[in-house]
Amino acid sequence: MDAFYKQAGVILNSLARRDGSVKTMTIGNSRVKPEWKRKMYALICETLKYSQVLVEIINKEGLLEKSEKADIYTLLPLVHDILMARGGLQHSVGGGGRSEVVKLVISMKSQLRSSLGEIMERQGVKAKKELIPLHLRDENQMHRYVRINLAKTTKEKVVEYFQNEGYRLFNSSPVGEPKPPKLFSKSKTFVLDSHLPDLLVFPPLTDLHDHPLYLNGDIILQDKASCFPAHVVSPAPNSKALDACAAPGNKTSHMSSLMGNTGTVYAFDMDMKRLDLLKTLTAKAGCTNIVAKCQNFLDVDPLDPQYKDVEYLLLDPSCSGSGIINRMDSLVDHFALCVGHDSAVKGANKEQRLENLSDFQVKIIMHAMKFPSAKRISYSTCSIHKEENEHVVAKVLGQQDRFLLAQRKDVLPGWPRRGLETPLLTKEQSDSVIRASPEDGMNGFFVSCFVVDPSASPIPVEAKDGNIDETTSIESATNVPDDKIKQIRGTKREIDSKPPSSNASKKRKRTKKKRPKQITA
Ligand SMILES: C[S@@+](CC[C@H](N)C(=O)[O-])C[C@H]1O[C@@H](n2cnc3c(N)ncnc32)[C@H](O)[C@@H]1O
Repeated sequence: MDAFYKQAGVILNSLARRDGSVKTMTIGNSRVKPEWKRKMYALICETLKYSQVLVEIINKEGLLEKSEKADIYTLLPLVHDILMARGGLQHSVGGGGRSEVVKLVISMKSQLRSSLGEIMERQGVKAKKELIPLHLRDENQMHRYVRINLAKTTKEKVVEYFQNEGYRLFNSSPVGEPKPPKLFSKSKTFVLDSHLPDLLVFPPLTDLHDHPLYLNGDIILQDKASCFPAHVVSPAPNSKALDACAAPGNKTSHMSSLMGNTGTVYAFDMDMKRLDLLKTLTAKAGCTNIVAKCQNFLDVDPLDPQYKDVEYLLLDPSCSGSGIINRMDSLVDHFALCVGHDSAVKGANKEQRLENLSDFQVKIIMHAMKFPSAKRISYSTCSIHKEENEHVVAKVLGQQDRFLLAQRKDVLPGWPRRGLETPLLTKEQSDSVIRASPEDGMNGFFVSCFVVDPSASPIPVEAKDGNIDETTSIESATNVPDDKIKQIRGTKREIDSKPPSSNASKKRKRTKKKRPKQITA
């Protein structure tokens, strides 16, 4: 028994130092005996959840002072089990006898219990699980979203399959509501998503990883927010689309699904391993219209004839990932704070990192805009920072004139959470981009959509052969050096540090033509 708890203490210590994840340190840890793994995983998770109150009890009872050999990490799992576990200490788990520490904790059982009772009384709670902070409770986990893979099946077939299995279909929430209805927290229930037609929503603890429809690729388990970009870019059947930073390919296969597996989706990623995963996952999803290439998107020549008809581009480049809610990470963060081991990234580092990411994100968008037939480009991140979202959009609007922001009515108009206000964008522009937040029951996310201005006058440029190409805009000619572009255009382009009064109004001055502020695709 002692060896089991000792090992739990070592794992907690490593977690506080952020040496790995809960799963890798328990289930995936070769030093944990196979027969202990599940128990170890459960003990660690539960200890993390209750860490605040356990630390308080250990301190109050002076356990650290009373035991010379034990540190906080060794004591925590023991105190957890003696107070919180239904069966108390796990005597049946083999491995060594009773050490001094175990004996001490057992001998102090009644004091520890009365300490717990006092805390519960002080906090006014009746059940122990109410001591777990709200955001770490099981029932507050995010909903499970199931995307129907239209490349292989239909919504009707999938709904019928679940109903035949005994799942009950509830009414969806009204369109203006970001969260599914409350009533549906019961197991074996689901609703049709009220914003995305190819999405089903299941209660938080539903696990469909072994479900036959998941195993055969008819459904994809994908967070709702991550399903927004493909809907926003909305590639037409039989068209040519491109996913610039595609792996592991959830959004690529989503575009393929919306195209009914017709046309072509070019999928780029510069990471070979991740691209291999994309190939495996999109093959499982039955997508036969995807051409996957291991290439830096910034090195792809937009004027290569094979991409001349690419109209839809989905850009989901690397970002800080600050919107991703990982419950296990939250548990560890909470635990590290409780044991006084906070290793948060310092402000200056963070700012520099965001600046680097934002520069890269702008480059990716500007490069996508060079594709001669591009007419609709979505840009998304799973970040909550303005620097990677609204500010990137503002910089791009300030650096070129060929693309405008699509209007709200063309960017999931029924989705209520829109962009954050910033002096760099007009109100209308902020309203035409979308955000998702953990408050909506999903990861933090941002999506914007650029559409080509149909009235942008074609600007003559030197094509590869040295002839003047009247049909290609200046931005599409990647072989034209930047200084040449400036010379031909006669304008100097800078990142706007001031709010663009309106992208379109700048353009009106140039073309002396009246046009709407934003363009409908
Ligand atoms: C946020 S992930 C994309 C997730 C993907 N869209 C999905 O939904 O499954 C960003 C990806 O961009 C790739 N990447 C980063 N820079 C790139 C570049 N310059 N060209 C191509 N891929 C790039 C990374 O390797 C990573 O796989």
